[in-house]
Amino acid sequence: MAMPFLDSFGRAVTYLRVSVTDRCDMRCVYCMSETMSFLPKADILTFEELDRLCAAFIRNGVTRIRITGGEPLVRRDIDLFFQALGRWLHGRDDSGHLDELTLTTNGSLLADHADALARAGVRRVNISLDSLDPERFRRITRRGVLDQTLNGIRAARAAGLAVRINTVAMAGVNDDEFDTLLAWCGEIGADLCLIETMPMGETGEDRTDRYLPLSAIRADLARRWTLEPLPLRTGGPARYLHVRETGRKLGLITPMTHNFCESCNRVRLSCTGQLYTCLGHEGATDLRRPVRDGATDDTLLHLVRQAILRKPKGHDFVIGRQADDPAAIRRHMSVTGG
Ligand SMILES: Nc1nc2c(ncn2[C@@H]2O[C@H](COP(=O)(O)OP(=O)(O)OP(=O)(O)O)[C@@H](O)[C@H]2O)c(=O)[nH]1
Ligand SMILES: C[S@@+](CC[C@H](N)C(=O)[O-])C[C@H]1O[C@@H](n2cnc3c(N)ncnc32)[C@H](O)[C@@H]1O
Ligand code: SF4
Ligand code: SF4
Repeated sequence: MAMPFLDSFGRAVTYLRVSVTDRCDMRCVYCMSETMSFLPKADILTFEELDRLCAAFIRNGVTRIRITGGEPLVRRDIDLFFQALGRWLHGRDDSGHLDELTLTTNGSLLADHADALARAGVRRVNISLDSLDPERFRRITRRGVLDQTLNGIRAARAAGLAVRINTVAMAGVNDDEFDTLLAWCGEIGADLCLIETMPMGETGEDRTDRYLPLSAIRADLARRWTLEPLPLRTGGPARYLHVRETGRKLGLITPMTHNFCESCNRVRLSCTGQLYTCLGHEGATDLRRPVRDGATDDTLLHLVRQAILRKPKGHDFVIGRQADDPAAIRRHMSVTGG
């Protein structure tokens, strides 16, 4: 294997998040606007192009890939892409390997894909679900059908996939449901991860009023549940607690704090081939042009290494910053997949 990717702060980049589409069958209030316009197909990297870029990362020390979007499962032939990436899972190739291939999904189409994902080597999946109330679920996602996501979750469990439920915590929207969600996750054998809203892109909703610091939620939950801190680190932003009553994990993602930037191990590839080295910054390096112009692997690698050397130390998200503020992140979460 070639030299691993290192940034200028000495952080090794071993984790790649790949957004395979900007499209989605939902329009969650914190993520997209109701009238979101999507990219023309010609702008989107083909699976062959994505596969080539992923291979370059894997041959240089990336050992974990998370597929995301938009909604990754709305992209046609996505099962074949997982199958192709699955060849890198441990022990299957000497020039590099993946320890983990996984995805984040809204679950609506998961019932049709869970078996194929498991066959490709996926072992766990993060599924977004912000409410167990069908009406509320529809309001938050603006068009989602709760039963479809619940079917997807059941199918994932039946296919042997470990499930983590992602719930964005929103004041006045779902803050009365965390106990219910925690108990339900215990029943279905899933972990739960609560996420603070991040200010990214215009969604037509004011996130300032909805922002809920998780420190307060944790203190409240601790009155009814026995929460024990776990040393587990996935290299991701979640900090985990063991819930003694259910035997499952509760993750807390507090992106507005900087407490995981110093150990950040990740970069993001968008579906148009833009390499974002930090979720909280606009800067990106275009890899699509060189790929389409027939760049050699060495040229691509040089571009990636230069981009990673410019990886910022951390984000400067500020909740309440207006979208027209020059310092605001105008990119929607669906562009980089979170
Ligand atoms: N600020 C920040 N938020 C992130 C980062 N990575 C993921 N998130 C957020 O974490 C939430 C959950 O993302 P997931 O796609 O489930 O991935 P994850 O929590 O990184 O999962 P693991 O791979 O298990 O660590 C989403 O809201 C993401 O936007 C990051 O590097 N920085
Ligand atoms: C952008 S979605 C893409 C994958 C898939 N469509 C899904 O919803 O799981 C990835 C994760 O980002 C989270 N997310 C989206 N917008 C967010 C925001 N503004 N703040 C915090 N998390 C957000 C979603 O809840 C989801 O768990
Ligand atoms: S969070 Fe996921 S499901 Fe919701 S709109 Fe964004 S990409 Fe779609
Ligand atoms: S905000 Fe940037 S530096 Fe911090 S963890 Fe996320 S990607 Fe890494």
